[in-house]
Amino acid sequence: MTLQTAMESAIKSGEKAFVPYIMAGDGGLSILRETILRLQHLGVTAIEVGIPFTDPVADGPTIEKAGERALANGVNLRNVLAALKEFAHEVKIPLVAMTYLNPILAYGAAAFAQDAYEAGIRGLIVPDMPLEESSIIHTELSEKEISLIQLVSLTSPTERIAKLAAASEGFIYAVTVNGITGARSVFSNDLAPHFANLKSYSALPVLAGFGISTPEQVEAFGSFSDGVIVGSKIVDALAHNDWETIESLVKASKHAEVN
Ligand SMILES: O=P(O)(O)OC[C@@H](O)[C@@H](O)c1c[nH]c2ccccc12
Repeated sequence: MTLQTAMESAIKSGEKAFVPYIMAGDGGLSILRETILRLQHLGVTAIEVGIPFTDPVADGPTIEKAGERALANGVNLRNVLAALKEFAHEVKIPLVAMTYLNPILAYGAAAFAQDAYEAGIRGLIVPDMPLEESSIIHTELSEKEISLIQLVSLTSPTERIAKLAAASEGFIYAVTVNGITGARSVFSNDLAPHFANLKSYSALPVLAGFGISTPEQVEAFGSFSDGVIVGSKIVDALAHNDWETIESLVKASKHAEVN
């Protein structure tokens, strides 16, 4: 099943998509299986798996620190993919890898696509790779049906939005704030028209991400998007073994008003 199909069937069943982001190797790679299976059991649509990186330019303090802890545990792209592969047969939902470009190029695009596929990766986010450069890895990804997801920012001019929306695969990642990842309490109040505009450029699901950290925000964003991605709040809750918080966020996506 492709990422787009999985997202669409989750949304069609009358719910909004909910995609938690986790930092692979925060707490050690040995807990990765349990974390992923437990999130799957809660009913999440997909899981964004972050690969720790030494220079995470898009990341705010919560994710940056989780990355540092994972790096201190000796975690890298290769051992994350190897760890995922061991229990891939138990994972029924798509995984989306979030990694910067350098580790992929060092791995080799074809070898990466092969190993990522075997690890259950069906989508990829590469925040430091502009659309214009995606040909360096796109063919290899397509051969394995790994969707390359594009991020659309609030400040993208109309022409750029149209281009990114047309090129995106799996879903469109609509970044809801200007700046880096991390929980926020205030959002711009003209996000609804921005999302409506995005939907007009593509038939793909549009997911909102960046800054979302409460059940109320999950519901609010669900009212004008196809679902949400929650990173920093999940990373923080996992670090404190606070599954109650995680459950309340997932539940909110099931209440979100369906448009
Ligand atoms: O942490 P937040 O504010 O909830 O935002 C999601 C985000 O963490 C996750 O999708 C992500 C983590 N690192 C990234 C880098 C680029 C784009 C997206 C991401």
